[in-house]
Amino acid sequence: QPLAPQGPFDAIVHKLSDVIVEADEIPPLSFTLQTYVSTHPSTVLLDPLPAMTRLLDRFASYRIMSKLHNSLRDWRICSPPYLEVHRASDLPSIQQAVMAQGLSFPLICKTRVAHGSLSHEMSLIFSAGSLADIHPPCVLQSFVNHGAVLHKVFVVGDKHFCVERPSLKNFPSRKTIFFNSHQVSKPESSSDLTALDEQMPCLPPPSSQAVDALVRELRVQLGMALFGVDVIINIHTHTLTVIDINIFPGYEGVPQFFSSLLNHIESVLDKQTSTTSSLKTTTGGPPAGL
Ligand SMILES: Nc1ncnc2c1ncn2[C@@H]1O[C@H](COP(=O)(O)OP(=O)(O)OP(=O)(O)O)[C@@H](O)[C@H]1O
Ligand SMILES: O=P(O)(O)O[C@H]1[C@H](OP(=O)(O)O)[C@@H](OP(=O)(O)O)[C@@H](O)[C@@H](O)[C@@H]1OP(=O)(O)O
Ligand SMILES: [Mg+2]
Repeated sequence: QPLAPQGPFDAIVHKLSDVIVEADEIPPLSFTLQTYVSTHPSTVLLDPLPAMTRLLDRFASYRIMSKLHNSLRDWRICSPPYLEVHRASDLPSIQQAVMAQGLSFPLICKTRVAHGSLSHEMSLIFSAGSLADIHPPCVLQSFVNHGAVLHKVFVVGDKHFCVERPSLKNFPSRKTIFFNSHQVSKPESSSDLTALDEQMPCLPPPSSQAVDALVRELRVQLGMALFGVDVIINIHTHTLTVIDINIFPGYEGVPQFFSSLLNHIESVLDKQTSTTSSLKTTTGGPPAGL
């Protein structure tokens, strides 16, 4: 359906990540939406398409993650070392690149495309010889032992919420493990890949001030307000480690999600109204007759 006859819209909240990744329409829905917003500049798009589209590519989002340790140095926040593998090449070249990048085994192999059904197929690789199992384009990220607890930080505007989820446990060296991330870190996930033995000490949750600082920084870096950050705590160093960023996640386990979303929409629209009226004051408003 064309958008214009359905409007006017003050704001459009969208979750187009899957649609963009799996687009087979001409013109794609994202194009229709962007065209509408360009011709209706007072309509607010949550979140902006260019910012969101950038995060569909793990090469782009992991570069943003890798800069966090600089901007958030005071909080000892980091992300695991990783390597971008752009195309299939011979095993020795991949092994050499892994060594040169200083990556340590095991490595998690994730598809370059960050969203959509195929993007959750991953593998855990334990040795240089098993690098033959990867399917580029992909990222290879060092596995960080974290006691099998994932902290999902869900951001809605200027609020955020932390939810604990199961996560991959530490494995002794073995053959490559192929898994789907949704088997592992959904609220209902129950898997041998996450079941810890009882001697594993519990780690404290991430410091709330550090998470506040992380979210503040990412809002600016991403230019987005509806996103999720996946965080683990390194079992040896207790460092808060960012492993993934998600566009408009499911917010499962966040009871205040809907009211927070409404507050966010209201505050964006208030800002929009005050910008428009101050523009009218400074420019004297539209010329008479228009
Ligand atoms: N570097 C890492 N070290 C340790 N565990 C990791 C690492 N990266 C990912 N994992 C584990 O793998 C799971 C899936 O990783 P990731 O969040 O990147 O996948 P995803 O498909 O993008 O998932 P989602 O979209 O639900 O966030 C994590 O929840 C965590 O259990
Ligand atoms: O909502 P969708 O079905 O699109 O799935 C998204 C899923 O939300 P859900 O909770 O609603 O399943 C998110 O999980 P949480 O971080 O919130 O746990 C996260 O996995 C996204 O990456 C998924 O988007 P996809 O990568 O598949 O495009
Ligand atoms: Mg993700």
